[in-house]
Amino acid sequence: MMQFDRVTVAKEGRTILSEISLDLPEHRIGVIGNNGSGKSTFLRLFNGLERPTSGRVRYKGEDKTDLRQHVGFVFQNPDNQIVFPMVDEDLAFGLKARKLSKPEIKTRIDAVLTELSLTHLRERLTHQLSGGEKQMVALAGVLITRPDLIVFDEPTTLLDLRNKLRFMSVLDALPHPAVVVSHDLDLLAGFDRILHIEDGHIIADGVPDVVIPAYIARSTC
Ligand SMILES: Nc1ncnc2c1ncn2[C@@H]1O[C@H](COP(=O)(O)OP(=O)(O)OP(=O)(O)O)[C@@H](O)[C@H]1O
Repeated sequence: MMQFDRVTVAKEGRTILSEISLDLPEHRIGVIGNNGSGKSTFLRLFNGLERPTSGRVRYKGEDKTDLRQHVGFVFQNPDNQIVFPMVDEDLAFGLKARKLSKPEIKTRIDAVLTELSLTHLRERLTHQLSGGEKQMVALAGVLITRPDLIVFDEPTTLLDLRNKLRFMSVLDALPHPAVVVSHDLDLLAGFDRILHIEDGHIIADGVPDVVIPAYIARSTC
């Protein structure tokens, strides 16, 4: 679905990602690597939050200027994503921007809250939600826009074990292709493909059973 063709990102004279070339058709792709290796920068390229300094990011074979319409981004901290005081207002926001009618917005809110078993949160104040509830509302806010692909930046970092397990089962059931940056290797164990980034280069690319043990060995030696 997404292709990277010799993508380089440089900032302030420093190369952050270097000549990345990838074809990414898999359903579940994990991205691992040390702090500062370039994972979040890589992820932001998927929905146009970041632009290549050189090279091309193509979606379904095309250069798109509206990647945000196709790719949903779930941030590590849901407080960066939830902006309105009430849950239903927050969910409506992205749809109003897309000029959907009021009845269509209501139908979509009902559907996404039901899908994620969150109907009890509909009229709650967002700032009063727990971290786990906020993360699920942030995911609802992305799903409601009906993206083709969803990217997640360290989605379980702020979750306790119960909420992490819940998030994992929700992710498992999502029909969307997903790319997940995470330091939580358990989360990525059942994925189709893992990319290991180091110093802005993909240094390993393969199935979890091969790439994750090699990453652990490299980190512990
Ligand atoms: N705007 C910027 N200007 C200069 N350097 C930047 C900028 N944004 C990111 N960097 C640097 O690029 C490198 C990669 O950052 P990035 O956030 O992509 O890493 P990461 O692998 O996601 O790290 P972490 O696991 O700690 O979240 C870091 O060294 C960071 O300091």
